[in-house]
Amino acid sequence: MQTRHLSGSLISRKKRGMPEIYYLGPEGTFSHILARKRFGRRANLVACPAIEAIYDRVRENPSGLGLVPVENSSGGTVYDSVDAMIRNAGKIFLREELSLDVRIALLGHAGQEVTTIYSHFIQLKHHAEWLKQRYPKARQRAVASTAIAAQKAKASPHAAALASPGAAEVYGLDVLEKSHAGSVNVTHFAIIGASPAPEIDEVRKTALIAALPNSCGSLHQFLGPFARLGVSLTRIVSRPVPGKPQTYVFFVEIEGGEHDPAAAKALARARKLSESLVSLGTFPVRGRFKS
Ligand SMILES: O=C(O)C(=O)C[C@]1(C(=O)O)C=C[C@@H](O)C=C1
Repeated sequence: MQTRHLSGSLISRKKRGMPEIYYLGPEGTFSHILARKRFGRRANLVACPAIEAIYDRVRENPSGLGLVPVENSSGGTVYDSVDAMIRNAGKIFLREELSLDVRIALLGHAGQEVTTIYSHFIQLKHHAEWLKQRYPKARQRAVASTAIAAQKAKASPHAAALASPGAAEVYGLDVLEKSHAGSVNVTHFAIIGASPAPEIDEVRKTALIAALPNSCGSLHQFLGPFARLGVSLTRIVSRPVPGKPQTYVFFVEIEGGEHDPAAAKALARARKLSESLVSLGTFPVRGRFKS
């Protein structure tokens, strides 16, 4: 007992000097799996209860980094993340893009009928057709993460969770079956920090938050300089401005660095057409990991 306590405190003392890496917890989420793969098992990983909390922690602790999901190949945009980027524009920067092949299983209680299936909404969406075929009568419930889904499934004998197969061991569940939902299931994540990524000589993107005037053709005009200067857009997400009906702000990603000659020219012209244009920085596009 004493040894375990001692080594435990030694580990935490050692970790105290390491930057904190915030991720969507609890243990066993895909965010947790990716954080361990990217930063190593010994990294100082800190679970957060919601995506918003990851942004808060990074703002409060500028030496820390956050890992946030941005988009899933079938579930689409993770709006909690994009909205937090918009709210924190100028204070939070994107430092890296990563992606994860998401491997899912249905976890539950072997031999029991499944009447409720929990998961993160992204995975319920990805598995919509499969669930309709395999569990047409089960109720579907969206929760904050796939690991919370596993906890919910643990609490009820007729509940199950779409989660990582590894979460079965963490939460004491059985793997009822592996998902055969078919199509590719990839989630793109961003590493965020309180300062921009250092200059790098790699494949890069730049992220922007653009508020445009509420007038005819403003988006069309904003996109013009990028098209004319050959700067490719890789993502554009439109979000309503809270409290201002039918007014939108855009999360935009372009290929290349913001100081590359063509991008810099396009940005200068697009800025003149915007109410505000804030850069979330230039960041490298890093490898695809397997869960
Ligand atoms: O719930 C999890 O396991 C997460 O890490 C979050 C999240 C997401 O928000 O997109 C990440 C990857 C999976 O696609 C499902 C959910």
